[in-house]
Amino acid sequence: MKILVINAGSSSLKYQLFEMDGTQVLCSGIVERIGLENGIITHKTFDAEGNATKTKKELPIPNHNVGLTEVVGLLTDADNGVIQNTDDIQAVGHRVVHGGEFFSETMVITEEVEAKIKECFQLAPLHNPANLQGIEDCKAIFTKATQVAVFDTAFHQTMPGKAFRYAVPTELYEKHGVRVYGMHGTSHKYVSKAAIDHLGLAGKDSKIITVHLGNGCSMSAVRNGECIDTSMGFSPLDGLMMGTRSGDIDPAVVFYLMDKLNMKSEEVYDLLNKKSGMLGVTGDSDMRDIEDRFAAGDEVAILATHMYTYRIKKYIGAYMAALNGADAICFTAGVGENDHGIRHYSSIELEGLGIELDAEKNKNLRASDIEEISTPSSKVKVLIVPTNEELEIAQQTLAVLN
Ligand SMILES: Nc1ncnc2c1ncn2[C@@H]1O[C@H](COP(=O)(O)OP(=O)(O)O)[C@@H](O)[C@H]1O
Ligand SMILES: CC(=O)OP(=O)(O)O
Ligand SMILES: [Mg+2]
Repeated sequence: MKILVINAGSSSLKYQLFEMDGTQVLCSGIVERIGLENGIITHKTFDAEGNATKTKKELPIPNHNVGLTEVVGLLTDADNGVIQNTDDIQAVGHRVVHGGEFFSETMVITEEVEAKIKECFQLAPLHNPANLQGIEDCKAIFTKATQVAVFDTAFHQTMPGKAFRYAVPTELYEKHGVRVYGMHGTSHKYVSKAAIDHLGLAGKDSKIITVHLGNGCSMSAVRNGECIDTSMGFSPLDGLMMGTRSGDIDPAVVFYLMDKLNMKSEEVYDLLNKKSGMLGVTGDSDMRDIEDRFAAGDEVAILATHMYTYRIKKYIGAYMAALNGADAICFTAGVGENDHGIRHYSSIELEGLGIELDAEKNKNLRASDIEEISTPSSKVKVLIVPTNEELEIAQQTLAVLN
């Protein structure tokens, strides 16, 4: 069975096509810079041995619909395509960031499901509208396929009330859904499961801390495979410092900006979502640029790196308290898998908590699979666990179809 996975972000669209009789990847790719002048599509096809052939295309991609049409062109291309026509796809699995309290599991998409995704627009304005657009487009293109939604928030629905409630009047929760939801759940689930298997803890009491560091960043405390706490909150703005998002901030700052600087609520929202985080402090949002500046001794980049990693350390401490210890801390996603400097400053000087990083291993290991980067005597293992949200979505899509 061929399952296409679509991960529509605010300015990008990632995709993978799986032959799910096993879990063979037929092709994968990313459409970037949607809405800007110079869009980029990077497309990879794989042969049966997993060898990749890469093609790159630069063109304006004004919206997700144009992006998806380009992807369909690549999938069905007469010379290099991986399917003959769009009817070959039996299911499309969509990443949907916010499912509110409506969804704790993967759903076949119906009109009712779409209406609920729409109700969550305000909770994730950068993500949910793009996710729904992707669903609409795929319904029109892949007319024979079952459309399935996999929610970022679903994995976090196991959190207890003491973790997901805010200390605001109860009515705001009961009538307006004001609570912690958490995001990146598909990644936290995949990574914690992979770590549990790697450590031989399946079926045993296990305590895992997952650290997802991409453009958006979040951490989760996972007890026996279930999420008990997470750092993103009502929306993807909360918690860790990110590429362009502030993460945790005193809400009084919002009112100060509105009252003293006459900013409108949407301007403050934009400032905290798109102009803050690493970008706000350094002028750069891509960790590779900040890493280069750090290496050159740039004081601003050094400060920002310590701000970013100090907050990760504080969450490690908090989640070790929530879990009463930890078997492993798992770094994942673009930054977590690739940036040894960020991993270093996030996990050194934590010997008091039983965490001993092996600095050489951390620096030298390239993770294409799970790698241990703690010392043999470290009570808490430190791992690099490459995430695979698309595979997790494909597996969950297959499971609901069966
Ligand atoms: N080799 C690398 N070293 C440091 N950072 C990297 C490297 N490769 C990617 N990144 C970082 O990963 C981020 C993107 O991660 P990713 O998980 O793809 O994010 P998202 O899914 O949120 O778009 C980029 O912003 C970049 O800073
Ligand atoms: C929820 C979220 O922040 O997603 P991303 O990291 O893809 O922006
Ligand atoms: Mg991501």
